[in-house]
Amino acid sequence: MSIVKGLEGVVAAETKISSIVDDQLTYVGYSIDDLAENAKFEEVIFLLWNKRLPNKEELEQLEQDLYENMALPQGVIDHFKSYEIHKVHPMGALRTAVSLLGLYDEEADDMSEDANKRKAIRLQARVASVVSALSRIRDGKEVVQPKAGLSYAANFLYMLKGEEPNDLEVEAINKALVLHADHELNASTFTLRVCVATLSDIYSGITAAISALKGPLHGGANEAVMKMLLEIDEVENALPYVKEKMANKEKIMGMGHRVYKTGDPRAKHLKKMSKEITALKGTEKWYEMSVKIEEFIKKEKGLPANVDFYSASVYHSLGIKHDLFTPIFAMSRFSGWIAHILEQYDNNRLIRPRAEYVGPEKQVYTDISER
Ligand SMILES: CC(=O)SCCNC(=O)CCNC(=O)[C@H](O)C(C)(C)COP(=O)(O)OP(=O)(O)OC[C@H]1O[C@@H](n2cnc3c(N)ncnc32)[C@H](O)[C@@H]1OP(=O)(O)O
Ligand SMILES: O=C([O-])CC(=O)C(=O)O
Repeated sequence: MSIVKGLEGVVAAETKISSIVDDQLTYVGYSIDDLAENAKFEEVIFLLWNKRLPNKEELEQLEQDLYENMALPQGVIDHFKSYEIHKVHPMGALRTAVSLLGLYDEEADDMSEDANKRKAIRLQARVASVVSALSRIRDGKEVVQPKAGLSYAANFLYMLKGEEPNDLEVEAINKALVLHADHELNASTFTLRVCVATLSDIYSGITAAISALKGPLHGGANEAVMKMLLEIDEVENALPYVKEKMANKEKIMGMGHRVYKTGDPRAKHLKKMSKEITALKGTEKWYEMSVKIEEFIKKEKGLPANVDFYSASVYHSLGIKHDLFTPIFAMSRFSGWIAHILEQYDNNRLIRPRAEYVGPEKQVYTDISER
């Protein structure tokens, strides 16, 4: 048996959802650049789930369905109030909340296509409410109900902050949601496919995926980037800081990627947004620091900035708490995860690779009194 460590380069599934070729990302054949500039996140959800863009009526119907399904079961709100939520990481709270939502869903184990489509809407709608509710509850604030007529991005910010966001704030979150929606067979999507290929349910799959996204080598990197920027604090400290990290063989968060070698096509959109929003909010130093780090690491190690790098300064400048950065990534990625679950069910085979045993052999059992 030959082992490919980290499964690098191994092709383990066929997909019609997204593709990375020559460092270009497409969703169902549409360039991420086109979508980031023009699309509403709701259009991307429809695209990933139906493999075509919606017409006006279909989009309005999806928006209405999402809005109508945003309210959380009271049991989930009560659950958030039942433990010291301010002491746990929101990704842990989100992971448990999704599992709990499954217990409130009478169709959780109904594997029919129609039931799965209804659950898809419920999950996508409710993740925005879960992230905003857990944030408000830990801050001792009332949970805010969604508002009719607001887009998904605007409603998330409205439920999070309790006031309607301005156009630039909505544009920033909408763009981030579009850019994070899907990414071929990344670690969390692979985890989810392994899970649902046993014919386990959609809630189990998403719970598994959240668990994988949480780690700092994957979705958790956006929060780690902000932690690094805060440690650096001033633009002139950026290069001495990263030089020291590299001398200690430590990784620079938000840099590098398993698949992209020349650049992550999503990063430039977030970089542009970071420049714009930090200028507007008077937080330019986070953008300037990020540019210095990006240029240095590219020159020294040839590593590109990934999607998590500039999202940090964007979210920070929107006044979002740093431990909500990865839950926001998850909120967007729900759309891609759900598409992958439905695709896996459509053409399923159990995923079960092999491992090469390298431990001791021919051991002889001895009685416990002799050990
Ligand atoms: C949404 C996402 O999940 S995007 C990725 C988010 N993760 C991060 O930003 C964390 C930082 N980046 C990394 O840890 C890596 O680049 C990963 C996990 C993204 C990809 O990892 P892999 O493809 O397994 O690359 P691996 O970790 O083996 O690194 C290969 C080489 O590049 C170096 N390298 C990779 N990333 C970095 C980095 N961020 N900083 C410094 N060096 C790095 C490694 O030290 C290694 O160098 P060596 O060959 O001299 O030992
Ligand atoms: O594809 C990957 O390995 C990680 C990534 O960028 C993502 O999930 O968006």
